[in-house]
Amino acid sequence: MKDITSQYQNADGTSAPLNTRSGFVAIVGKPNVGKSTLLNSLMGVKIAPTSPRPQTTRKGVRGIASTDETQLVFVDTPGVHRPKDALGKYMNGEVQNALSDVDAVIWVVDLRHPPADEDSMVARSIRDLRAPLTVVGNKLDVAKYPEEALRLYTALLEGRTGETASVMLSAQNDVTKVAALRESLAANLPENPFFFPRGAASDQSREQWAAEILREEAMKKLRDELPYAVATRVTDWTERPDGLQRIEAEIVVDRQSHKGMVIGAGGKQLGAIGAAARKQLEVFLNAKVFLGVQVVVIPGWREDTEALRELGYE
Ligand SMILES: Nc1nc2c(ncn2[C@@H]2O[C@H](COP(=O)(O)OP(=O)(O)OP(=O)(O)O)[C@@H](O)[C@H]2O)c(=O)[nH]1
Repeated sequence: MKDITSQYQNADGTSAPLNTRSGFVAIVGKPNVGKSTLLNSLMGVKIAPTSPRPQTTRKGVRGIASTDETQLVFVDTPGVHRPKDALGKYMNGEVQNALSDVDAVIWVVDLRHPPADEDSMVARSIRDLRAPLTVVGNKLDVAKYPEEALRLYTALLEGRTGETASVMLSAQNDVTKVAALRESLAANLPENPFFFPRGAASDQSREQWAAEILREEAMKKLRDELPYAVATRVTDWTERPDGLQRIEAEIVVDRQSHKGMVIGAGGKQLGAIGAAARKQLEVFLNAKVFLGVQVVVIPGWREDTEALRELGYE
């Protein structure tokens, strides 16, 4: 995930002030310990349904928390949010793969109970990761012996060499402690340009999100040629059984003459825009992507309320 930083400026097209920190954070833990609740609290708003709606990004990003200088990108870990097959996934190492790429890991445990087998499995899957790990002892508000419980959980990490911290809190109620956790995570992120525009949320559909990535790439490449911003939309998204994501998208211009500029001589410009967008999508979706991009002319789309609505500008 990290290698794209060398190729990109900030996602909003501005160049990166060198003091920004940005990175990917995974929240793991057995079912029902409060992962979604913690994510919602970390975000400060309710954004993560316990089971994501089908149109939201299934793999990839669950939430983004940005300040002026930092951007925490909370990512999904296959298996971790699906109670039923979670155990199998931990066992076969898929989780491990997904986690090998992140900049920080949060392990949520339930302080009301001592560790169970599932907790030991989670512990095994994260013990050897190099990324800094924070053990969050959750449900402090209703735990009888929180310190003892936390000690038993951290003991499962014995032998771990990576940086490890722990905190006890109530993801539901401890606004201050959750804020402190967010700040400490952000402060420890690597120095990176932002991966997403500052205002990006995570409750947009995956289609809107992908269209936005395409639009940013188009704007970067067309900045000197086109006198105005283009619009983009995803018209079709199919996931093939082999995992390939087939995405059809459009770049919308309002004059025939602009269409040529976007396409470029021999289709070169459009090819470069598509390739750059595809690369980003592949990194974030962690899957092979086919991205087909058409340029369409909608005369006067910027004045046309109907067209604007259709393009997602309301
Ligand atoms: N008392 C108390 N309950 C909490 C706290 N945090 C979460 N819960 C409750 O614990 C239950 C599980 O919370 P979730 O956030 O859905 O847990 P999860 O780990 O995301 O669950 P899965 O999606 O099944 O993996 C819910 O009923 C929450 O309301 C807390 O700090 N205190």
